[in-house]
Amino acid sequence: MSTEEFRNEQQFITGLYARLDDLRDQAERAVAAALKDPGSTMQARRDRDVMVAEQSGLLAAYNAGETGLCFGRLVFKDGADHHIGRLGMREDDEQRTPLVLDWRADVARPFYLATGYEPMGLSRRRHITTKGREVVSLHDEVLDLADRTRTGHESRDADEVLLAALDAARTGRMHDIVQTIQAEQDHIIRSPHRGVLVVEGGPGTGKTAVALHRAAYLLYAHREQLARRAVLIVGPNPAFLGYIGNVLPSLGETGVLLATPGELFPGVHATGTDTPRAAAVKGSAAMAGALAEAVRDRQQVPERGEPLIVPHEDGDLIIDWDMALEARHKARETLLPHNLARPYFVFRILDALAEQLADRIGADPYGGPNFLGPDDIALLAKGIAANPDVHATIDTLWPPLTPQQFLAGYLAEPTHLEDEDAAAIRRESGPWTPGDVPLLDEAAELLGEDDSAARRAEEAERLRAIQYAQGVLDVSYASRTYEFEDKEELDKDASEVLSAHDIIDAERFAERHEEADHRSAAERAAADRTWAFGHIIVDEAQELSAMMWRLLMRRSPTRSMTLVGDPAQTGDPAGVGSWQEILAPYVEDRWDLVRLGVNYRTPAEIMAVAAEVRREADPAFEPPRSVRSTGVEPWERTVDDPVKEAADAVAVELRTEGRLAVIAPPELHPELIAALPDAAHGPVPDLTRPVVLLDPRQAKGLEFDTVLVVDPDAVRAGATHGTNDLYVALTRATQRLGVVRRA
Ligand SMILES: Nc1ncnc2c1ncn2[C@@H]1O[C@H](COP(=O)(O)OP(=O)(O)OP(=O)(O)O)[C@@H](O)[C@H]1O
Repeated sequence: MSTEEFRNEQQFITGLYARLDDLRDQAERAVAAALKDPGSTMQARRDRDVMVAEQSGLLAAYNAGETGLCFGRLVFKDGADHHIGRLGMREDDEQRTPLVLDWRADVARPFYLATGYEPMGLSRRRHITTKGREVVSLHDEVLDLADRTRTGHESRDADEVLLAALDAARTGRMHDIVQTIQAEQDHIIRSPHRGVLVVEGGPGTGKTAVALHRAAYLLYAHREQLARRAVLIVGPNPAFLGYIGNVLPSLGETGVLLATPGELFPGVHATGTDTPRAAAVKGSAAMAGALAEAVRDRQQVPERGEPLIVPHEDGDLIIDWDMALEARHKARETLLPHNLARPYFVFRILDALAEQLADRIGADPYGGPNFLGPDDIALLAKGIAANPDVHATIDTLWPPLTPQQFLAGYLAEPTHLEDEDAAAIRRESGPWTPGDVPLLDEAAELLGEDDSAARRAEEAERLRAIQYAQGVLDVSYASRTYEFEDKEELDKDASEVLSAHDIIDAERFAERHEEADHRSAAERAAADRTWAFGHIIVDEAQELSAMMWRLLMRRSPTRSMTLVGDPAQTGDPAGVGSWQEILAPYVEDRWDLVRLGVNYRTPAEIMAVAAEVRREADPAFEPPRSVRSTGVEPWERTVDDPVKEAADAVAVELRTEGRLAVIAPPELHPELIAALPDAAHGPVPDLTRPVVLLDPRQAKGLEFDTVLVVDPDAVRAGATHGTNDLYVALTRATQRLGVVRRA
C-alpha cells in the first residue's frame, strides 16, 4: 500500500541506511589505517590495539544493523516521536541528534510494554517490517483513544506481527526477537536483579530467546564492566550452540563466550561419553569429597619401620615414618592446595636430612658438641638439595600433580566411593568425557597450579611495564612544568589542574595498559580456567550436575547469573532435580524465580499430544498455553518397519516448506542414515539442511517446521529420563508432527 505515510517511512529508512553506510565506512577506514601502521613505540602499538578492538566492535554492530535496522516507531501524546532499531544512531550534526534509538534504551520500553490500559504516554505504536532496505508493511496500533487521526495502516490484530514471525518457515538458525518481545519476556530481559535469576518455563516459552536478549541488554546497560569480564553462555551441546550462535551477533554483540559444559576446562576436549550410571556418579556432589580424600592419599609417608634409603656421597640418607609424618603435618598445616603445599614438605625433609647427616658425620664419639660449623652444615644441605635421587624419592611421597595426571590415576582406581559407584566410573584409558570436566576442575582447585615459573615471568613483564609507564608519566609531568614556567603559577594551579600524574601512579597505569591485551575478553576468558565472568547464562540449566554447578560457581564469584530451564525436560542422569537444591549451597535463598507461561513454538494440537506423555509421570501436568493453533492434527502410525515408514514420510513431508527433523533413538541411526542418504547427522549436524537426523538429546533446545519421532517406545525405555526425552522430542515442531511407532 503506497500511502504518503508509507513513502515517508521509506524515505526515513533510506536516510538511515545512508547514515549506516557512512558510519561503517568510517569504521572500516579507521581499522584499515590502524592495521597498516606498525606503531613505532609500545605505547603507539597499544593505542592502536585498543582502537582496532573498539572500531571492530562498532563495525560488527553496523554490519548487524544491515537487516532490520529499524523496526518500530513510537509517537507520544506529548509530540515526541522516536524510531526504534537494532542499534542506536545519531545524526552527524553538532547536537548529535538521535536518529534511531537502540531497542535496549529506556525510552524504547513502551514499544514492548504499552497497552490500551497502560499506554505509557504513547499515542501510537508502529511496527515497521522491512525486507533488505525496503519497507514492506506498517502496522499501527492506536493507544490513545482520543486520537482520531488515521494513517490507513491501523492493524486490526495486535498480534499480527508476532504471529507472522512464529509462522515463518525455520532456517536451522535461531533468530533474534527484538521486534516482537512480549511484555512478560521484556520484564525478564531488563530485570535489574543482580544475583541469580532463574527463568523457568515449558517448551517453546522463549527461555533461550529471553536469555540471549538478556545478555544483549546487560552488555548494553553495563557495557564497561561486562566488556572487560565477558559474558559466558553455557548450552547443552555443540549443535545447540551452532543454532543460537547468530542471535547475539545479529544484535551487534560479540563479547560473549559460548560453550558447552564439556568445554569449560581449557585445553581439554571431552570427546568421550559416559554410561548413564557413570555420568550420575561423576556428577554427584559426593565426588568432591572423594577427590579431596584421594588427593590426601597422594601425600604419603613410609611404612613404620620401613624407611626409604637414598644413597648419597656423604652417606645414606634415611627418610623414616617420623620425619615424613612431621613434614606432612607442617605442609598440611598451611592449608594450601597440594602442589603449593608441596615445597613446605620438600624443605622440611631436606632440612631434616641435612640434620641427620650432620649428626652422623660431625658427632663427637665422646659425647661433646658436633664438630661441624654452620658453614659445613650449609654445604651438606646444599649437596643433599642438589641430589636428584633425593628429589625422586620425595616425589614418591608427595608428587607434583597435574589435574589430568591425578584424575586419570583416580579413574583407573577410584577410591572413597561405594564399590558399585567405583566400578561404574573405573576406566584405564580413553578420551575425556563431559562428566570428567568438572572433576578436572575440582582437581585443579585441590591441587593448585604450580605456576611459579609463569608467575615469575609475569612479574618480570609487569615490572618492565611499570618502568615504561614511569617513563611516560615523567614525560607528561615534564611537559606540565614546561607549560607552567612560573613557579608561583605552578603552585597556584597545581591544585586545580589534574594531570595523569596526579590521578594514577605508574603501577596502575601499567595495569591499565595490560588490559589492552590483543585478545578480546571472551578469548582470554576461554583460555583461563580461573576467569571470573561478569555474568553467566546457563541454558537447559536443569541438565547440569552438582559437580558442574561447583565449576560454574567458581567462574562467577559475584554470583551474577541467569539460569533458564525446565525440570520436566531433564534428560541427563546427573541433572539436579530442583533449583533450591542447586542453589542453596551457594546463595541460600537469595535467588529469584520467574516463570514464562506461553508457548510460542508448538501449536496447541501438537502440545496436546506431548502433554499426554508428561501426564504419565505427572497426572496433574498442565502444559504452557500455545499461542497458536494451526488446525493441523499430528499423525501416528504403528508399523512393522518404522525406518521404511519414516523414509516414506520424509519424502512426503519434504514437499512442504522449511526444515524437517527425524528424531530417533541412537540405535536406529545406522539404518536411518542408510534410508535417508541426504539427511545431516552426526555429533554436530548441519541444521540448515532440509532434513536432519537427531537423537532426542541432540534435539534439546532446537526446533523445526516438521518433526518425525521414530520408535517413541524405544526413546522412553532407552534412558534414565526416557519420558522426558520423548517429551522434548515431541515439542520440537512449529507446524507438523508425525509419530512412527513400532508394532
Ligand atoms: N516474543 C517472541 N517473538 C517471536 N518469536 C518468539 C518470541 N518468543 C519466543 N519466540 C520463538 O519461539 C520459539 C521458542 O523459543 P525458545 O527456543 O527460546 O524457547 P525455549 O523456552 O527455550 O524452548 P525449549 O525449552 O523447548 O528449548 C523460537 O522460535 C523463538 O524465536
